[in-house]
Parts: sequence; C-alpha cells; structure tokens
Amino acid sequence: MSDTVRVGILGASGYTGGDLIRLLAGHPKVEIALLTAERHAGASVDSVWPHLRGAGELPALIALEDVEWPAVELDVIFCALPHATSQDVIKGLLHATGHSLLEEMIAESPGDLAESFRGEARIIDLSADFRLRDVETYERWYGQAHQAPDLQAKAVYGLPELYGADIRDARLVACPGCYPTAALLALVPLIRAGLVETDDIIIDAKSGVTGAGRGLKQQMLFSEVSEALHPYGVGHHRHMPEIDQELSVAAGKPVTVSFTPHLVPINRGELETIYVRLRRDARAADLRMAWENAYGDAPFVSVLDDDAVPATRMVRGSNQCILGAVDDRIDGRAIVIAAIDNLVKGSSGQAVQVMNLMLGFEETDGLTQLPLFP
Ligand SMILES: NC(=O)C1=CN([C@@H]2O[C@H](COP(=O)(O)OP(=O)(O)OC[C@H]3O[C@@H](n4cnc5c(N)ncnc54)[C@H](OP(=O)(O)O)[C@@H]3O)[C@@H](O)[C@H]2O)C=CC1
Ligand SMILES: CC(=O)N[C@@H](CCC(=O)OP(=O)(O)O)C(=O)O
Repeated sequence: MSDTVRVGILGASGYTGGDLIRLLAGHPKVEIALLTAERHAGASVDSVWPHLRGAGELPALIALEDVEWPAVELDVIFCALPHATSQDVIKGLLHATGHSLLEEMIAESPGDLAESFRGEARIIDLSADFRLRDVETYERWYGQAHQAPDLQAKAVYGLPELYGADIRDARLVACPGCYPTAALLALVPLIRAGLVETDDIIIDAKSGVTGAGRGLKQQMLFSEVSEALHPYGVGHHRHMPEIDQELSVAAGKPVTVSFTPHLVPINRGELETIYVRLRRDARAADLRMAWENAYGDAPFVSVLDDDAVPATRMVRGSNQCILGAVDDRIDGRAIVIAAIDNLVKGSSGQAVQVMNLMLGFEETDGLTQLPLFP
C-alpha cells in the first residue's frame, strides 16, 4: 500500500458525510478520491459545504450510479447513507468491486451467488444496517426485511474501545449509533467489573438536532426546535436493542435498559444521564476507578475527578467522550454522565478512528482537534 490511502465517502452531502470530509481533509495519510450524493449530485463541495472551502482540492459530488467501480480504486469506503439504503448499496458495491467478502460468502453457501469475486476495500458503515447481530431483532425494530442478512453476520461492531482487536481485521464495520456509543462507553466497564445491577439501568439521553440528519423535516425547523425540549421515541426507540445487545455481551446474560431520548435546541452534542443501582457497597469512586482501568490508554475517553460532571461544551467538535460519576443521595445508587459530540465520537470521528485501527495508522491520526468553546 502507498503512503496515502484512497478514500470514498458515500453520502457526502449529509451531516456525517460533511464531518467526514472535514476530518479526513486533515488526515495525514488520506486522499479523498470519491464523494457521492443523491439530490446534491453534480454539486461542488464548496457549494454544499461553504465552511470547507479551505479543505484543499476535492472531487465534485457525483451520483452513486455514476461511480466507476472498481476503476475508482478505493482502499476505504465510508458509507454515510440513510439506514435501509446502506445495506442495498453495500451489497451492490461488493459485486461491483469484486470484494473478497463475497468470495467468502459464496464458499460458505455455494449456489446463492453465482460468480466469484476479489477485492479488498475496507467498508465502514455509519448506518444502523449492520449493527444488530440478530436479523430478526433488526427486522422487528426497523420494520422491514434485511436485504443482506449474510453480510450482517460478517460485520464487526465498530466501538474501538471495546472491539479494537476485531476491528483491526475487519472488512465491514458497523459503526455504533450515537446514543449507544455514549451509553456503552459509560456502562460496559461498570458491568464487566460487576459494580452495577443490570436490571435497573435508566438512561435519560439528550441530542442536538444534527442527530436527525440534514433532510428537511418539519419537527426540525428552528421555530419548532428552539425554546423547546422534546422527548421522542419513548418506549420504542431503535437504539434500545443495540444498547441491550452490547450490555448483554458484557454481562454474559440478557440485559434490558430503560432509555428515553430528548431533542434539545443545540446543533451538536449528546449528553446521557444514567441512573444505576450499585452492587457490593460500591461508590461512585469505584465506578471512576473501573473506567480508569478500562480506558487507561484510550486516547478518546477521559474520566472526571471527584464529583465533576461532563457537559456538551467540553466535547463539541472533538472525538472525546467524557465520563463522570456522582453518588446519589439515595443510598446504593449513583448517577453516571457521559458527553460526546454526536457527529464526531457519535459517528464520523469514530468512523475515522475505526479506519485508523483497520489500516494500522496512529489511532489519533486526523482526530486531534480540541473541542470548540464556547
Ligand atoms: N447525524 C448523526 O448524528 C448520526 C447519523 N448516523 C447515521 O449515519 C447515516 C448518515 O446520517 P446523516 O449524515 O445524519 O444523514 P443525512 O440525511 O444528513 O445525509 C444522508 C446522505 O445520504 C444521501 N442519500 C440519501 N438517500 C440516498 C439514496 N437513496 N441513495 C444514495 N444516497 C442517498 C444524501 O444525499 P443528498 O443530500 O444529495 O440527498 C446525503 O448525502 C445514517 O444512517 C444515520 O442514521 C449515525 C450516528 C449519528
Ligand atoms: C436527534 C435524532 O433524531 N437522533 C437520531 C439518532 C442518530 C443516530 O445515531 O442514528 P442511527 O441509529 O439512525 O444511525 C435518532 O434518534 O434517530
């Protein structure tokens, strides 16, 4: 492989696609070789993203159907498309590029796919399409049949702090949802250390409006989001099975959480306040110690001392997740708080971190931005 890798971003006119361009333009080992869009196909990056004028020479956005696979010769493909679209597109591009994942699937179930293929682009999907290991769970929560169930079984869950070793060898990575990212970074080490009861976890989550994507939606209008606070998806949000799935792995038994997201009138940022019941006379200090043990070497997770608490302003624009824990005044309980930027650690930054691991780059390459304040 040459010194730089050729990278494509599918869905480059969306919010996560835009942040991928911003981060990758500053990455020392990346050349952005392909950008796609749907409604914005044919537009220049400057016109879609005026804040990226200084990002250097970039290809114009083209429609997916105009991509010349495999001639475009990408080493890495970021797929920042709406869920459900992603699974179709990834399946199609495996055929178009002659990807080795297809070869493997043909070997496993001969007859299903008629030809043999080759090719090695690493695929990093930001959508929800390959996150759930169980196809039935996907179909129940997303309300539709999965178009690529064989591929779902091949995907690695892309939370680097938990699955770094698997990500290094993966060809298809499913980046976690933004809410699961914060919840899992906070809770997995506590569950692994046996410090919290797993049947009494309550997650009160808040997200900025960019979490909903760039498409025009009435409930995202300034007049409807500003000066307001909206709970949504109460009792049925799609991120619940994803959080349950990963906490169950950590606990070695089924875990079901209570989770309620809220839309808050900020552009970026996510804050989760998590109420837990403690085991074995544990205190908040023990929770902090478990995080320190789990994340001692992790460049993007930090733990606040004593009773200090995270806020979205401490992470905005950066790939950081900040954690804090405080003893509750109800004996035996603690309040855990996690803050991330939904567009960075919650999606695009995490996806770049995944690429760095997959290609053996420094984990922090392209991701050293400090947060913006105020
Ligand atoms: N926003 C966030 O905080 C997070 C988002 N995600 C996930 O990342 C993915 C992208 O999200 P986000 O960037 O917010 O979404 P946006 O709605 O902002 O962007 C979607 C992108 O996909 C393109 N697109 C839409 N439909 C099609 C299609 N049928 N074929 C080809 N391209 C299409 C759009 O092109 P055009 O603009 O030209 O129409 C646009 O570039 C989603 O799956 C989302 O769930 C994950 C974690 C956090
Ligand atoms: C504010 C807002 O609407 N946020 C999105 C979460 C963004 C995300 O992580 O989405 P995916 O799981 O779809 O990738 C939501 O609640 O659906």
